[in-house]
Amino acid sequence: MASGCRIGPSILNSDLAALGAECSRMLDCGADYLHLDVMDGHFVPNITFGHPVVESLRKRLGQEPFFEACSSCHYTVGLAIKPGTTVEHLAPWANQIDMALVMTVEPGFGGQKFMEDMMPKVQWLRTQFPSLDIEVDGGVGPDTIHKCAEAGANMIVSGSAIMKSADPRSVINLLRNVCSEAAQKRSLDR
Ligand SMILES: O=C(CO)[C@H](O)[C@H](O)COP(=O)(O)O
Ligand SMILES: [Fe+2]
Repeated sequence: MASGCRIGPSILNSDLAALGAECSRMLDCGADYLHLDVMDGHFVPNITFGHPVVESLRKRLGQEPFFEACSSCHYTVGLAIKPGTTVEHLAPWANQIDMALVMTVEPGFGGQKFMEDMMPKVQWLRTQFPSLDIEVDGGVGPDTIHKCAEAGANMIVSGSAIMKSADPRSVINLLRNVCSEAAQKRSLDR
């Protein structure tokens, strides 16, 4: 099985004027890693922040928090597919990467509707590559986590659902619990 269920809050919809504090708040609430959406206005229709901001966050938060996907290696490689890209495009690389990210919205903005029709991609990857870290990103929260978990995702990016909650810690715990239960069930079924 992939390396455990982990929750990475996306800080895209946080108070970007207080990004350092928002990241610390998420880590204090139990985030396993931080999902930083670097957008340059070319690949996606939005501009967020670039390497200098990520570097500043690293300085502020220290070496401990993961900004990437893997807990066991210094360099990690993830491949992401947008909704319009078929999973067959990613498949040839799946044995060489640390993580596959299946986007569950068109990348660009937080707060969009979860695309359930991306779940067959996750299911297929989980069946073919049982130990691959599979991440989902976009519209994931308490209402949609069951679909992601059942399909086989083990890395959960969640933005608005966590950021806008009055109790982010509970949301993070709920997402992790649902994901872990589904993973446990899968391993028993095998
Ligand atoms: O990559 C993204 C958008 O392109 C964000 O990570 C994603 O949308 C998370 O926010 P939300 O959970 O609100 O959808
Ligand atoms: Fe993202």
